[in-house]
Amino acid sequence: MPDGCLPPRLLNSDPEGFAWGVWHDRTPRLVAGIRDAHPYGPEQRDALDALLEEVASGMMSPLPRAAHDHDLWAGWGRERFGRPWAEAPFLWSESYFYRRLLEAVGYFGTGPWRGVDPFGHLKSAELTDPELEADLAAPADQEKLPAGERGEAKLLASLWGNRADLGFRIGRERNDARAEDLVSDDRARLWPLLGPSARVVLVADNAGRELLADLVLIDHLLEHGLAAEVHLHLKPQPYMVSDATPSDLAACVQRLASVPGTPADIAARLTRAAAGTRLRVSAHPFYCAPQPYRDTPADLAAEYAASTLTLMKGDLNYRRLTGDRAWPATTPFTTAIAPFPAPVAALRTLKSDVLTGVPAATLTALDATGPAWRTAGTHALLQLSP
Ligand SMILES: O=P(O)(O)OC[C@H]1O[C@](O)(CO)[C@@H](O)[C@@H]1O
Repeated sequence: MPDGCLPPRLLNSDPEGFAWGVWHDRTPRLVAGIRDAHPYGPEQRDALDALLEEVASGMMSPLPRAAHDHDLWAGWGRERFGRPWAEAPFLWSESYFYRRLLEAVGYFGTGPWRGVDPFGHLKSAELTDPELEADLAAPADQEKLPAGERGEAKLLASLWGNRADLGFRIGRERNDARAEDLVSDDRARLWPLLGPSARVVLVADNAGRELLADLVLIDHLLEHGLAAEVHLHLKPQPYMVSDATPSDLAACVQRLASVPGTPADIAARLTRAAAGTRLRVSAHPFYCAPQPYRDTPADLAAEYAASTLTLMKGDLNYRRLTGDRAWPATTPFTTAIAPFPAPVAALRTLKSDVLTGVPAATLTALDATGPAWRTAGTHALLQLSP
């Protein structure tokens, strides 16, 4: 679909929109939490306060001249800098906020906070949370299922693992009690794509629980003749609170390895696979860029094109696939996403406004329950294109 025919982008300025709560409620809480959790000096504290103030009521300013990626963002932000945050598209400005947050805490600087993940305390708390024991026990339970059901169980665990998102939990209680509903489900079309020579890309989303379930799924694909190789794509730097970086992958594999039995066996197999060519890990800079997949750079597009299937995890990837635009929710997923060079499946729990590919009858029934189902993470989808 040509650019001019696309529906409008979702903006920060809509008081009814999901973005409104992100900027007015979640962001101040997030920044306060980061301030409280670190022995930052006045420089980092002042910079965090200034960022919050700018976001709340000010004009968007560019990165400092000395930033390594100043020029890159200056190009991307040409039409945005000097204008109010409130007027910006949600997708673009949220990405830029996380880049600015790293700047504020000196992540790329030359001081003591260089390379220190400002969300690290949340991620490590999740890996040591006693509640994680149940997730670590799941792989052994899944192995007890009939052979034909194991893959399905692991795919669903990876999909629902997306609900366990640290940023999303800020300001909310976890609510595991709600029924787990798939509003759109292409699972039956996904499995036939896989096989002994398949090359699968898994674009990860969150560290901790979700990544753990993703790793169990990857191990299953490699061990059961469903993929010859899996390419695991991670974020190159801390992003959107809990998004998985290579350090988070290392921590997750170590956590698996610390539990004797099935989890430790999975960790050992994945470590061996990564040492060879069957599991490849990468962290392309585009994964922290403010653009939709419509603007995928050529090298990454070539990787997708060379794969049998790309699994895109999570809400943010869904927003980037669909351009974070106001699509009527019945629009077919394939129509809404940018032309993608090979089969792609979105595995997402619904945590923001954009939505496509939902049958009209499902929409009517769920909308009758109120608007929360669209953004509360209680519902999910698995959509495949083409
Ligand atoms: O981790 P996920 O599934 O991408 O979800 C994170 C969601 O939370 C938010 O960060 C909330 O702002 C959204 O941008 C994003 O859609």
